[in-house]
Amino acid sequence: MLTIANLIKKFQQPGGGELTVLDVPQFEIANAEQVALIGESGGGKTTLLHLIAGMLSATSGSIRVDNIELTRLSEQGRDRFRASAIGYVFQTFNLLPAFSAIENVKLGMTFGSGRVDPARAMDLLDRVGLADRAHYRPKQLSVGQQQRVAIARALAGRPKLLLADEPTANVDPASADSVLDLIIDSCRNESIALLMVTHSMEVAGRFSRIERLEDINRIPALKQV
Ligand SMILES: Nc1ncnc2c1ncn2[C@@H]1O[C@H](COP(=O)(O)OP(=O)(O)OP(=O)(O)O)[C@@H](O)[C@H]1O
Repeated sequence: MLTIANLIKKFQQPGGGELTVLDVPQFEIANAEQVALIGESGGGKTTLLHLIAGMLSATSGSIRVDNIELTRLSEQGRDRFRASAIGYVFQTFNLLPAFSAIENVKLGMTFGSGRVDPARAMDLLDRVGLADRAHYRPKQLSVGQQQRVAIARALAGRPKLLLADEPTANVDPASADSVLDLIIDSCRNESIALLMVTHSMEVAGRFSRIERLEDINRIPALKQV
């Protein structure tokens, strides 16, 4: 499902020069596999997720998702690929404030196939326990509820791979468990591969495969040059 080889990511530094953040010789995720990614702050976990989602371009190397070589695509091509194959759950949810819960979920569909399926949108909201909040705007929902809408939106386009960047970091502990269950169970039921960044060993403990970025990245967080 995901195959990374000899991936290098450098950033231009604000003060000039370049910073090499990632040098990943090899990293793979199988179809429907669930992986927790842990590692030191500033190590490059979010950068790796952004590269896999095609939100950033690699400096060199190969990233294949679902047999598509992302590094050969233009920015527009990567946007189209992301819409069709990737779901992304952010730490800060990224819901559109002017749209209701159901409209936010439908947006997840327009990004993908372009076809809106209102019945599936409502079914997804029902699955995340928010059918009765379909017409509420994000600010009228609790933080845990907002994250559940964001999960429904990420699943709306029927992705092959769900990327989740600390999805429970801003959610209270009681909601965190239900948010986590929802992501893990939804991916299992729909055979979606899952890569979740977390700082919590409790969250990572829910996964049968845990990867430390330090073990796959040759550039240590504190020595990025
Ligand atoms: N657009 C950018 N331009 C320059 N440097 C960047 C950019 N984005 C990230 N970096 C640098 O890349 C490194 C990795 O950042 P990243 O956000 O991927 O780390 P992380 O492992 O997700 O950290 P955390 O666990 O604290 O969220 C940091 O040193 C950061 O300053």
